[in-house]
Amino acid sequence: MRTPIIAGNWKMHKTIAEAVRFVQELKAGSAAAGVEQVICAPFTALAALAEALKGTPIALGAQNVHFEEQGAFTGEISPLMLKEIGVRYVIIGHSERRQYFNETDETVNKKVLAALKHGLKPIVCVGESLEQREAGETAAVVRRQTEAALAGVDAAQLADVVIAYEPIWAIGTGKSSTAEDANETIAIIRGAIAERFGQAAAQTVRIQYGGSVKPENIDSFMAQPDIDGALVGGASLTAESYLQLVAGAAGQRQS
Ligand SMILES: O=C[C@H](O)COP(=O)(O)O
Repeated sequence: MRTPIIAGNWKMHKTIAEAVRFVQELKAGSAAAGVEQVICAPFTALAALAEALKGTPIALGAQNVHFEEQGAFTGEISPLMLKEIGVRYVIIGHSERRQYFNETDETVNKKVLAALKHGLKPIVCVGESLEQREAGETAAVVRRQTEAALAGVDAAQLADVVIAYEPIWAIGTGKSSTAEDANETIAIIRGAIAERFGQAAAQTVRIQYGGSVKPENIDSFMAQPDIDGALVGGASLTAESYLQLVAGAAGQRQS
């Protein structure tokens, strides 16, 4: 059975002080068992969070990484730098990075390979735009993005990869996909992984849904057979809501 994974993506939110306060509030709440938990914070808050999260079940994640170890890449952060801080996960290819920062299937793949090489677990984002969805291209888009992201990844490395299916039209809009639709697309992604790595390996890969997930709807997504957790933006920003998401994910899996 795949362990569900709830990852908060704070995007460009929270100063260091705010990030540390979040963890203090989190510690006052109770953490649910049986769910892997991650918080992907801005680069500036990572070092302080590495310290603050000690003794909690939450793993630290970043939101981007460069594919080179070092060099003349002004403004970029390398996998070695993230590892040194204690980062374990890194979001790669989020649609906001594809849309606003020229991230391509090719750079996503380079970043995935670099992350795995340095012991970071990539959370690889795939998902279609509204235009692509309305043109009936959802399956082709997510298959292409998945295959491209995983080019050159070997079977052993696949165990460290998490995929996040995020339909772009559902991000931050309050319009989530229906759980059934999300499950159907995630099954297509799993099928693409199976074609490349075999059915057994594909069944072990965790695939999250992301896009307007909240404490009120997490149950419906977690009840789907192919959905293994969520990548959550807005609703991960308060400790109360984050804890509710984790508890929701745990409740469904325990029932
Ligand atoms: O990475 C998270 C996703 O972009 C979803 O964001 P959201 O939960 O605010 O819709």
